Amino acid sequence: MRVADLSFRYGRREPWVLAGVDMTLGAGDVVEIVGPNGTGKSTLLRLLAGLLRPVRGAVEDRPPVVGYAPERFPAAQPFTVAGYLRHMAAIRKVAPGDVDEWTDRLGMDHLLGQRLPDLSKGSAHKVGLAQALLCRPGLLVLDEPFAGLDAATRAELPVVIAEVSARGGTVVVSDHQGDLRGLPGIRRYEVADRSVREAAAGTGPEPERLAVLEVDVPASEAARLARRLRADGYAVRIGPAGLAPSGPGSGEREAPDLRDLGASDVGDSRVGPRSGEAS
Ligand SMILES: Nc1ncnc2c1ncn2[C@@H]1O[C@H](COP(=O)(O)OP(=O)(O)OP(=O)(O)O)[C@@H](O)[C@H]1O
Repeated sequence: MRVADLSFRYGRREPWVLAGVDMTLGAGDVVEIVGPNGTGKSTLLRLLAGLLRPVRGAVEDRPPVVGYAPERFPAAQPFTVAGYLRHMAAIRKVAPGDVDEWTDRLGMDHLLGQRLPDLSKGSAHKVGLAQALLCRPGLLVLDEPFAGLDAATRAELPVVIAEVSARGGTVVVSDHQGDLRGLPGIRRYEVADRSVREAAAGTGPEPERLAVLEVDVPASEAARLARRLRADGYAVRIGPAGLAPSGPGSGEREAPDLRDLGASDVGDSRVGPRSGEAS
């Protein structure tokens, strides 16, 4: 997908919000859009999603299925949560059962019978995320998706984003709170003074010294926890418990069958740093 010499303003007499913007977004890319308030991040996201049309220039080769979650979900609609998501699934030609997957993953099963206008801000935000995700988007555009989310959903969202990317989707996210900073390979564009510039790889804060953290978890939870940590950018290896040098109970448990853990890279027992240069 390509943004070619794009310029946009909200009206003929309005100032240009964006001018001469060029971007290239590949399949599987996760792209973070950053910049000060009011510089045009939401405007850029709506242009990328196809909800606004460029005044000049073009967005080319946009994937056909686009999921977009706005910064503020418009909750003043005459639906229950379940009714709204089923309606969106029908429009998107998605099996109604797919709605259940997302309400479960986003921790919103208890909201299904509630009316949209009665939802709290965070709950309404989850509905916006669910409708964006249920269509299996080739382009997923999320405007400040972490704002107001509870801790469990906040931890789940990077996993979801990594999954969309892994199956070849492009993900574009504005993220004031930096929840995606650790995601491996994430690209960053900065919006300022009407232009959009990609931050060079390797810019940003100095990498921290690495340490090994060994954690014993129930075998049945290991694969899921490993996925979460990997989505946060950590190198994770799964192995049998009981290798910690000290501590009550260490070494006394029976090692689980590694195949039951869903581990693809067994053989090393540590949860540790990317490069292995432990300190
Ligand atoms: N519907 C609209 N009509 C007219 N002007 C608008 C509209 N939406 C946004 N703007 C203006 O466009 C500019 C960019 O707004 P935008 O919401 O894209 O910025 P932002 O970087 O996302 O801000 P924030 O970080 O506060 O969310 C602002 O000057 C804003 O006032």
